[in-house]
Amino acid sequence: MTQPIGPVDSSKTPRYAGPAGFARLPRLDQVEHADIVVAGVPFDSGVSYRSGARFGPTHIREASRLLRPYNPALDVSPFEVAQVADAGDIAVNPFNIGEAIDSIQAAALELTEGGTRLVTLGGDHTIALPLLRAAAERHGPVALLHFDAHLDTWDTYFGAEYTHGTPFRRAFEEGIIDTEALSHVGTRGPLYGKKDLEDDRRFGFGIVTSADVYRQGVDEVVAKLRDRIGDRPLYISIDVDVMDPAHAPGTGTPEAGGITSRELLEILRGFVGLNLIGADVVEVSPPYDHAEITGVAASHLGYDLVSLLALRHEASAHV
Ligand SMILES: N=C(N)NCCCC(=O)O
Ligand SMILES: [Zn+2]
Ligand SMILES: [Zn+2]
Repeated sequence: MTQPIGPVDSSKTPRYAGPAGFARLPRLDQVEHADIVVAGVPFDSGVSYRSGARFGPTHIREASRLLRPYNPALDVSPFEVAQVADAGDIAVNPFNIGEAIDSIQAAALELTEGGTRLVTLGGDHTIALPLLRAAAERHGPVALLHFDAHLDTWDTYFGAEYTHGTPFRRAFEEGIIDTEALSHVGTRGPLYGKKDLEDDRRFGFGIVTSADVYRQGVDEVVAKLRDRIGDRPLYISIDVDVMDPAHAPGTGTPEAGGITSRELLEILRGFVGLNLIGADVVEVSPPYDHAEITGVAASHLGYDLVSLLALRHEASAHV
């Protein structure tokens, strides 16, 4: 096998020079085959409050210039053990949500042909629905780990079914998620009523609240989640508003009392060995960011997700 093409060497070309692919990785059209791709979905027509997440992918890529090739927390050089590439943006219709959802699903299917794993940078949370549809087409109903301040299992907004507050209810109705293994992590903040939680439970979701992470700690939370997921194909969806606004100010529907970026990264790192098949990082809204705080956090989340997928790829290549 030929050596993977790695990122631009930041000791030769300053990291602030040249175009920003995710982690300065090659573009998909520069490699023969990719084991893992990172793609952006600049779409925010599904938001209920502040907009701007359409600028998320570009912002996360910019903030990712400082990433380095070795991940000590997971003891892996992800870009050496797997060919990772930036597939660019899936450019979708901002004026027709239905069409946008169909385009995202089609693009995700195309990108994951031949077993390639996809990490998507949003974009608002609406995009999780077509990404889950594509994942289910490949793997059947998937286990879902959903990091978010919000449940995102509401029914409609202004009568609209496809919004950033409703993707996981639609996913439940469509039978594309495995109701034995659904968890929200980091949930907090006011709801519309108790019924929100009753509906959510009926769909099969378990909840690890932001307060649970604080009271029980990362290790206990990881153990519980691992137990629930087992070896099912797993999709991870991370809404950056799962972090406290102090750690992720650049987002559209912020809620006080969130987890830290350290807790979030440490929980993710606890998932080594699980059958992760795809992931997204959504709801980064650069106009509300400060000093790239949210962009940096999101770029590290993307990096650790790619690292988990790379470890998985390495393990499967040696069986
Ligand atoms: N998915 C995110 N970020 N937010 C959903 C909030 C829905 C609401 O406005 O109640
Ligand atoms: Zn949210
Ligand atoms: Zn969300």
